[in-house]
Amino acid sequence: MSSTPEEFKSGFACFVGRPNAGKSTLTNALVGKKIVITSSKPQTTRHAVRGIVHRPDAQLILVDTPGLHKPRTLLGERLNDLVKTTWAEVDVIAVCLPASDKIGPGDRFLVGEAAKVAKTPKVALATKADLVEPDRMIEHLAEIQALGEAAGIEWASIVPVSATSGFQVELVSDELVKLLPNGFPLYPDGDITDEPEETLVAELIREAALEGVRDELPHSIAVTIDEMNLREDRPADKPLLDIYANIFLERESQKGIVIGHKGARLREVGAASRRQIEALLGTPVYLDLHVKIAKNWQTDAKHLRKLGF
Ligand SMILES: Nc1nc2c(ncn2[C@@H]2O[C@H](COP(=O)(O)OP(=O)(O)OP(=O)(O)O)[C@@H](O)[C@H]2O)c(=O)[nH]1
Repeated sequence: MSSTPEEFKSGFACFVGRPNAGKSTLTNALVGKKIVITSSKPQTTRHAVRGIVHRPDAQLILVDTPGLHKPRTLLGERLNDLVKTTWAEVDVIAVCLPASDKIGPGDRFLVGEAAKVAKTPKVALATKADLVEPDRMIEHLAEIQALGEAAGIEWASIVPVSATSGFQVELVSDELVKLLPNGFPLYPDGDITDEPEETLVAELIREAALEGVRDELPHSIAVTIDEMNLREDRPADKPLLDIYANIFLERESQKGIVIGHKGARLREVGAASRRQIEALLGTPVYLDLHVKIAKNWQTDAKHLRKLGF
């Protein structure tokens, strides 16, 4: 039986935070499945992926945005625009401030920008709580309170959370849901994201390709999917999904890093991403990966369009 809007809440929340604050990991923890790539290299989230949390009393739609930062490229400018558009559209903004790091100028800038979206309620999340002792957490919570006051924000709540240990993940869900309007569910039961499967698959490949590469490479990697089809000559109980994908780099000189000696690294990337894709989609996968060059794609409007930005 579907609930009436009086007893059901539904709406959008977005995580705001400087790069590496733990936004993607928390989105995955709340949704209960890996739908957003995470990486120890900052600035890896490029899409406003929505994760959908289904609860008996609410549907919480999470929008994961890239970290706001000083733009250096056309891609950087587009990412910042995307962030601000998202903030203006959601019902609640959750600012992620990792307890493991001191609050810095980056956080102050970001909270100042969030304060400009005056009408939207804001929650502060002290992320990565597992990395600090209680004394440090108490200090961090006081700093968050002061940070809000300085920016003219009254936090609806301040919640310590660890996405990796699960500590207070439910409480974060409760606090966000409290701030949603009453309404019918916006997505069918069971849907966990409205990103097309192809985008999720491309992101998983990009994540695998990012593992262990040199610092300058992450921003240079883009992944596109040429084809994604169930193989036709297979019996229904033994499906196989064929995926043909491209890893785009900016320069010829980067190819060796991604491909490795005699293709060893590329094979690792293929095996790792195939496992992740199979876990996500629940179907055995044949993955064909090609490495290509799109010269200086981050600063070239035509390439950006072609790569989906
Ligand atoms: N110990 C610990 N590590 C965490 C936690 N949450 C995230 N991390 C790690 O912190 C790093 C960054 O996490 P992400 O979730 O990718 O951060 P993000 O804010 O989405 O980063 P961008 O995409 O750069 O904006 C990863 O290595 C995570 O594994 C946590 O609760 N505890």
